[in-house]
Amino acid sequence: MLESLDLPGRPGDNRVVVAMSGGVDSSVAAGLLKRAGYDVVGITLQLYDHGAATHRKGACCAGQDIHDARRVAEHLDIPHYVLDYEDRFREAVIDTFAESYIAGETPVPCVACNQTVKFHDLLDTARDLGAAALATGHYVRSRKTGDRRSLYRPVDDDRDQSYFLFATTREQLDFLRFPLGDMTKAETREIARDLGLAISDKPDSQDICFVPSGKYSDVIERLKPGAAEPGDIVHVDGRVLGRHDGIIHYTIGQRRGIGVATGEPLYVVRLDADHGRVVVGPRDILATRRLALRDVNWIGDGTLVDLPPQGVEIFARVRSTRPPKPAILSYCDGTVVVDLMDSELGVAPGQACVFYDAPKGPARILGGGWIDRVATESEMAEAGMTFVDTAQGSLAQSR
Ligand SMILES: Nc1ncnc2c1ncn2[C@@H]1O[C@H](COP(=O)(O)OP(=O)(O)OP(=O)(O)O)[C@@H](O)[C@H]1O
Repeated sequence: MLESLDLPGRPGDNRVVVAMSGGVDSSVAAGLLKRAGYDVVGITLQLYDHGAATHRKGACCAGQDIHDARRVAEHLDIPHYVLDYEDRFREAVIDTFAESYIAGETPVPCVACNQTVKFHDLLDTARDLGAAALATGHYVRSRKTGDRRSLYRPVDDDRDQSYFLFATTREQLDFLRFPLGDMTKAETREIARDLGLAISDKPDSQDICFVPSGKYSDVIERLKPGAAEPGDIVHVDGRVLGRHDGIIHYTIGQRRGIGVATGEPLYVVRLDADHGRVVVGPRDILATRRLALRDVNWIGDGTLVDLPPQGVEIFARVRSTRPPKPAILSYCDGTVVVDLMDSELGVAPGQACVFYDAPKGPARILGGGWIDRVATESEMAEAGMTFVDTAQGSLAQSR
């Protein structure tokens, strides 16, 4: 069941640190590796305290997870350490999330957490402990191609976490292992029962761990009091339709709860943080065709600079819940642009755009970047198909 970790020597010669959240997935990852004979060490990061994050007294779910991880480690008879990463997590993940929301973006904090906390700090700790690899319970696969490892979507499409791992570097990939990539969640739970783990029926974790209620704006208001400033709700045609109590209460593509009544169905099409405005319009205004990305990570063959000037065909995923869709990726004068073959509705700056080499199945992840600016079909038509509003506006004109 467990894919070879592809480490030199016998399993017992290799120490593998497992990032243990206290959930089913990472507990099973630890159990499988222990059963295969590896020298397994479990580490749980204390990332946040629900009491502190939400100002609710005595609601420390993180404490329960740590307790669960400890019990699993005891049951598996492996050493287990709990490391306090609260300050690091607050600064690198929660604060950045709040600031991004206040700037009118729709951030993806799980990517930042993987990059800064799990695959950076924890990975360094694993190396310090003499480990040959760091394993997690993410549903994603990595395979060796040549002398490097590449990242692929997992067997279980419903659990695919590749979108959140696009920023993983080649060096990190070489050290990481994902023992669950070849399994379905149902199989994982079955193994958990087989291993006798007390958490085998524990419910799946929340969407974003530090937003237990799912209400992002509540967390942001508590972290950054006064961040929610009232402003105008403006139609794309310029009409002021009403007032809102802070752009953090809105997301691009939102239809319900906008708070203005007109004859036509209206959607949030832009969050203008500079002027404190929520811009609304009809659904077709949301159709996005071109994206400019920042902080792009490329883990396909070659380098970004080597891409042909006319670009390459990829499959782009513009939101974690959307499937990869055909697109052209091009690189010119330091700017990475993705042209979607078919428009996508409601693409939001701050989300990730992740590149795949196939639309489904065990596709390889070629990299991805953060969506910096978007151009809708109507904006492109108005601008004569040029992407005029980017930092490098000349890019589109020169294509
Ligand atoms: N607090 C933590 N300490 C150590 N590792 C963690 C922690 N939280 C998450 N991880 C690691 O990151 C992986 C993905 O985290 P995510 O929050 O997506 O959990 P998940 O898919 O629900 O997995 P699990 O069932 O293990 O909680 C986990 O499987 C685990 O290896």
